[in-house]
Amino acid sequence: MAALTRVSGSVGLISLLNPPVNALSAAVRQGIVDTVRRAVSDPQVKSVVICGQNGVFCGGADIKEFGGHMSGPPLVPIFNTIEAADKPVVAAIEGSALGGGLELALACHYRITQSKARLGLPEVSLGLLPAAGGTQRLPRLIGVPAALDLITTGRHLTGAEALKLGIVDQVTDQNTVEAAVKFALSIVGQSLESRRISTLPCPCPADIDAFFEGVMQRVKKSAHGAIAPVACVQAVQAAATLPFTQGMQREQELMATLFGSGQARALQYCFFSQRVVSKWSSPSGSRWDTSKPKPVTKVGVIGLGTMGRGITVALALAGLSVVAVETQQQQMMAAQHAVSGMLERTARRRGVSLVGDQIRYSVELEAVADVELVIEAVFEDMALKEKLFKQLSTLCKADTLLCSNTSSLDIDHLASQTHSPQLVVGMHFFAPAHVMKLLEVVYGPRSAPQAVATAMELGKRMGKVSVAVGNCSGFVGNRMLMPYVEEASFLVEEGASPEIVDRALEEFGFPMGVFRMSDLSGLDVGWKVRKARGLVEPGQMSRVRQGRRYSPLGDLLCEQGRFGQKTGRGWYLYDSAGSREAQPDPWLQSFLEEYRARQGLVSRRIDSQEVLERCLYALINEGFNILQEGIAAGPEDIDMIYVFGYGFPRHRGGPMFYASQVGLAQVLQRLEHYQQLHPDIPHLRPSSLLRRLVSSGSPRIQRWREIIRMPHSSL
Ligand SMILES: CC(C)(COP(=O)(O)OP(=O)(O)OC[C@H]1O[C@@H](n2cnc3c(N)ncnc32)[C@H](O)[C@@H]1OP(=O)(O)O)[C@@H](O)C(=O)NCCC(=O)NCCSC(=O)/C=C/CCCCCCCCCCCCC(=O)O
Repeated sequence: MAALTRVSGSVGLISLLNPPVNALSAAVRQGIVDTVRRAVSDPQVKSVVICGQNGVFCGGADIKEFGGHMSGPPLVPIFNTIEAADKPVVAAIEGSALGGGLELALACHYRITQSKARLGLPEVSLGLLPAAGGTQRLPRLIGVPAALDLITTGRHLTGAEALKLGIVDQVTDQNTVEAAVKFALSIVGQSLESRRISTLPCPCPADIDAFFEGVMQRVKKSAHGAIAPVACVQAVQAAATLPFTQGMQREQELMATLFGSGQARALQYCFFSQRVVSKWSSPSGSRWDTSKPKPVTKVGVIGLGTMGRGITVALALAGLSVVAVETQQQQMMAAQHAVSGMLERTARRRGVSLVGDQIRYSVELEAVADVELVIEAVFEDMALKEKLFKQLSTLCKADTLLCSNTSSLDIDHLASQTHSPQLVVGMHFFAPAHVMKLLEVVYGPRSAPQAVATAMELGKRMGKVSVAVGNCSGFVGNRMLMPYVEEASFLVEEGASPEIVDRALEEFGFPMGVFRMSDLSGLDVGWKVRKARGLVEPGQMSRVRQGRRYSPLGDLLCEQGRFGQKTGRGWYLYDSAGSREAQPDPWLQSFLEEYRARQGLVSRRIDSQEVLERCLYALINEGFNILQEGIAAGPEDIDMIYVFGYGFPRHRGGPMFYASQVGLAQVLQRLEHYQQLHPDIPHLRPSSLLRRLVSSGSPRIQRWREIIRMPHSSL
């Protein structure tokens, strides 16, 4: 799994051979041990270059090995041997040097990289830390603050950025291995003393204790309960305060606490799930590997409200030509101004040149006549969308894909308004559309495989995590959100305050609880949806609607003009309209007391366990219904939707993974308990798939797809 050849007379070239990313599997590690030993002992070899096969240096430790029994030689002694070699060793970095891959490069005496290569220590995003010396060598090489930034965020650098930081010695746009071999020839005989990073002092900020205290506070705040970032800070602190050998010991101890943790399992599940969802399939049998996307260069966006503007920006940033249509002249001018601002800010942040010139604005719908794909982003009004799809079907080219950004309306119904229903799919973006990573691609029963493949591919080009889902009210994300939000309101009726509910969810790891989120997005959004569903009865307090329990609290607040942050009051009070600082509102407290009294509800103490169980298990239960109906192909699809679109803490793996960790039998038992107490809440009735999984012995989440597909009796 590693090969040694001699090139240019005296350079030992070691190639890692483990496609696709040359991960450091047991066989590769053994290969490195063997080839390094041979190269070092061969008198004809004067210097060594390490590279990876097929244009990729090394994607790091083999993550697949982490789940099982680890065997083979460990990395730390291998890297120490490389660093201690008395012949110069040069890393030739192409493609990626990530995690253990970069740690391997740091053990080498010199590093030469392709300018576009990606370098980084992303272990934190897998719930780990760079435990093959990364936390000890990187701070010694580039200083504590820069190393902390890379290790606690896991962000990738380009080769050019790595040069600026001093991680690499040379960047090349030519053949990297050839450049490294040439370099290796030129340094034979030079002293290696200053090239062994472990022997260097660690450049530290002046008041080191105060510095680390500040860093720890910041990291804990943004970690939302994740433990790996905290351990990363502790490991770097060891580099700053201890000799190398003791620092390495501390690194190993900290790694041991992370390695078997539930958070590491959840984050590694997320890594693989992100890749699983790109390999989509639908119940009709169409699949990612048999459906070829149609090439798309020019896209029309219709409706330039908040969503349309974000979508336009995201398309332009992905290098596509955009025809942006808004029929209201004034709204068009405002949108043009806003889009330019968003592009300017993004270009500045990314350090790239502006990309606005490929956007053409128009007030005429006919402007999209020659595009290959249209994304409709007008108001959530079925009549308006029906009319638009009819028009588009006539004026666009016969093979133009017509996509809707609707967040809940029936894609199949929209398709039925067109001449070619097979060319219609949903592309449900999340606000702000140029920032949020999630895209739900919604296929209807008539959507052609090519239409789904094209929307998935376009999402990928836009840097999104695209998840293909079936058509139902709310699709996957918003459908599951309904029971979650409803449970929160029921808990407030029963005695909780918005603060109690939000605190429990935020301690669980959500960046925002349900009520703060509702205040941010606007209470009127849900009000409109409930009105459209015929649930709102103005001025009425009845708590049973359409035959099931209903909480009119949100409607009553909207009737008072309390729409959340934008009006300065909602579930919380704000200093002024638009302010973000949520304060408990004494008015709301009295309002709730009066409401409960009028409803004959006796307020009771509600603890965070009940909040979590009722909100999360209701959401998870709907997830099982969605899986059972085939709306999502597997639990990974649901989990990625929730992690990338709804702020579900990544270190918990997503709702379905979380359920698997809690134990399916436990989730079932608690749902049964709550359903007995609240028989008028249908979403607490356990899903039959959940029951089926429990009676199949609660298999590992990776096996759920098999059980879902198994024929079963509905009895
Ligand atoms: C950027 C990439 C490298 C490439 O991206 P792209 O080209 O888009 O390709 P992908 O689709 O992402 O990937 C292609 C396929 O390759 C698979 N893949 C990728 N990387 C890995 C990997 N590292 N391991 C395994 N497989 C990998 C991927 O799944 C795809 O497969 P498929 O086609 O879908 O089947 C990109 O892939 C990427 O970013 N990769 C991950 C990079 C990364 O995160 N690297 C860090 C890995 S962790 C690490 O390196 C840690 C090092 C520290 C030392 C570890 C020591 C461990 C043992 C210590 C034990 C101590 C505990 C003691 C406990 C006790 O005492 O009990």
